[in-house]
Amino acid sequence: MEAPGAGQPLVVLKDVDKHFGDLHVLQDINLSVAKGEVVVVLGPSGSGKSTLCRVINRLETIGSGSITIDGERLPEEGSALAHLRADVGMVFQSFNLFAHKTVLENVTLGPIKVRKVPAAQARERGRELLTRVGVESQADKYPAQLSGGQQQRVAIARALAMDPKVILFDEPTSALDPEMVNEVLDVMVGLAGGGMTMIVVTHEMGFARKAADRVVFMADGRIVEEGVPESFFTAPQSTRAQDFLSKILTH
Ligand SMILES: Nc1ncnc2c1ncn2[C@@H]1O[C@H](COP(=O)(O)OP(=O)(O)OP(=O)(O)O)[C@@H](O)[C@H]1O
Repeated sequence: MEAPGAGQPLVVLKDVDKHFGDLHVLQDINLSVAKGEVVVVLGPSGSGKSTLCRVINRLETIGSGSITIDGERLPEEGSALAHLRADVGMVFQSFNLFAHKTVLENVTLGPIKVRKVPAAQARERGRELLTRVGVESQADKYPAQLSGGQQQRVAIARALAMDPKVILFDEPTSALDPEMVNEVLDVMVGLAGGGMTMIVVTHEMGFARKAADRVVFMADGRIVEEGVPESFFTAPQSTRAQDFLSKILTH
């Protein structure tokens, strides 16, 4: 299904640079993600993939360059930042649910506080989203009572509840037991098929092949190569990508 405005640039990074002390963690990043596009970011450990997600959500500042979301430049701080951040959902490796809130409260808190949605309406929508990700029966439990796969699906419902323009996923299945990985990936494949704009850092090559419109390969803080999954996986152009794929695709 094509979302309205599909194909228009939504997340645009121009000449983005960032250092952590002496470490040049992002170098000359130029990336434009279109509405409805699913971009999978691959690369060796330490190549800057998480940092890329974190600067898009302003969890980290950039040194130079610019980042725009739907044409709006990311503000430094204040209510404008809270507003813009609400448009950029984030799903973390470690779920990051509110431990002392129920599952339903986790999903309704943002819409009520940030989007000013009336509580009853937020709860109704929250239950719909929990149904969509298959955890509606857990609505009144606390996160610690759920499996990792269930918690991550709640985290996805929580992100969706804000009606974000884009969702960033930072290794969403890396902390899960193997048998729970697919239940989360299935939800993500469904979102991708439904037209959600997604930037996904993952080591799940099956997901990349199945759901990505484009693969972006990073090494040493740079985008070294990008392309459609079929060509990236079968005929990577750079030696860095060839090395990376030969290491991970041999088993
Ligand atoms: N807050 C920080 N302060 C200092 N260095 C950091 C910080 N966050 C990340 N780094 C360093 O920046 C580099 C890139 O880290 P990043 O987490 O973005 O890589 P990554 O590609 O996501 O790696 P992984 O696949 O292992 O998660 C690493 O060398 C990391 O140690």
